[in-house]
Amino acid sequence: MAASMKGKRCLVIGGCGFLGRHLCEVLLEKGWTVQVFDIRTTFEDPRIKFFIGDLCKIEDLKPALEGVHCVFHCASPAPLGNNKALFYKVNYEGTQNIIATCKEVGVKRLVLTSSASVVYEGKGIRNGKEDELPYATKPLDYYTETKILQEKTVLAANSQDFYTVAIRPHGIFGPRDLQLVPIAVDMARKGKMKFIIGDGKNVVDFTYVGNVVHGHVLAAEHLNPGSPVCGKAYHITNAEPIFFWTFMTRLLTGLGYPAPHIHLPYTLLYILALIMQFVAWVLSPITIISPSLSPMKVALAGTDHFYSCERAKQDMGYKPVFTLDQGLKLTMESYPELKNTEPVEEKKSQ
Ligand SMILES: NC(=O)C1=CN([C@@H]2O[C@H](COP(=O)(O)OP(=O)(O)OC[C@H]3O[C@@H](n4cnc5c(N)ncnc54)[C@H](OP(=O)(O)O)[C@@H]3O)[C@@H](O)[C@H]2O)C=CC1
Ligand SMILES: CC(C)CCC[C@@H](C)[C@H]1CC[C@H]2C3=C(CC[C@]12C)[C@@]1(C)CCC(=O)C[C@@H]1CC3
Repeated sequence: MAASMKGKRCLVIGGCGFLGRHLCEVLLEKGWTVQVFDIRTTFEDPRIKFFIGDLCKIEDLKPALEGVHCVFHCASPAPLGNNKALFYKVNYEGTQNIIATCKEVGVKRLVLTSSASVVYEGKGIRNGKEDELPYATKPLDYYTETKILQEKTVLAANSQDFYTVAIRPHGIFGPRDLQLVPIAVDMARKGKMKFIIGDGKNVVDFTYVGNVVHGHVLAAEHLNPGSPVCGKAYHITNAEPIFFWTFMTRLLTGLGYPAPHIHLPYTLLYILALIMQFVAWVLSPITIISPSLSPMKVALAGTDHFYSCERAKQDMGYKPVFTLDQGLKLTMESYPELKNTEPVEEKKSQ
């Protein structure tokens, strides 16, 4: 049964990031009292109390967690990075700190932003359900490896007097994202988005940020003793699977860039990405190289990965509140600076 949260105090850890800030906006609209904990501030809002600190430090977390009804944990280092030690410290040890501090100060509810990628290891997933998919045993990157450790830790901490839930979004896009749209546009500007990896028919989920926020709010409202959501993970997507390359084409052409049109074999690119990853690793003591193709990116761009939201529908009444069309429109309108103003050459698909 969903509880009213009007006037309840929550803490959004990572609230200055892309998802966290959207979450704060909706929580405020719904009447919550919102506090933010983040390593930096990116915006100001007189309705929000900001705590600046590092979640790896219990002494930083403690004052922010005092008197809080529910914690939303959506902080993480940027997923496409390659710093194993940082991922481990922030995503795994930092989350252990959050749990320990919650227990110490008497916070009873924790909503974790996990990721659908915790079950993805490069092999196709079609309409994947939470109870049918095991955690990836060979995750493709350190980010995923530590998101698995993080989710397991949070769900295992669920108990009679501490209620936890994990939301697993997939491919989040929307205004102010610094990843999906800006990276795709940067690649397009460098001429690297002419290529389609594989046959272009791989079906995936992309999720508008407003739907991810909606999933988090529902989870918090249902996180009460005896509720089926306690101790469980939930896929949250737009529930509108789409060809990866159709989505990219809509995004890029909508912003004035040419559509990807030259097909390259998946296996060739995957091997190339493995070689580049190896070279970057060998040279890492001397210099830091970030290849634009990683095995994870190639796999995400060339395989199926879409998930069922049935469990979230059953247990918390989840239904997307924005369609893919609405999300794409809102997203493209929000990035005037990413629009291409150069004339675009017409290309035939190959
Ligand atoms: N974007 C996506 O497609 C998906 C994201 N997710 C998950 O959603 C969550 C939010 O992602 P998103 O909003 O895109 O990420 P952002 O990077 O925009 O936001 C994360 C915020 O956490 C902050 N942060 C990082 N380390 C610490 C720390 N040690 N202490 C306090 N704050 C810290 C970041 O600061 P700084 O920027 O300075 O590092 C940033 O402000 C993450 O948990 C991510 O794993 C899940 C599925 C898909
Ligand atoms: C190889 C190129 C064609 C890829 C360009 C687009 C990518 C920048 C994005 C497409 C799918 C995205 C995605 C993520 C990051 C950005 C993309 C790779 C995540 C890895 C972010 C963190 C997660 O938890 C899972 C996401 C899956 C989709």
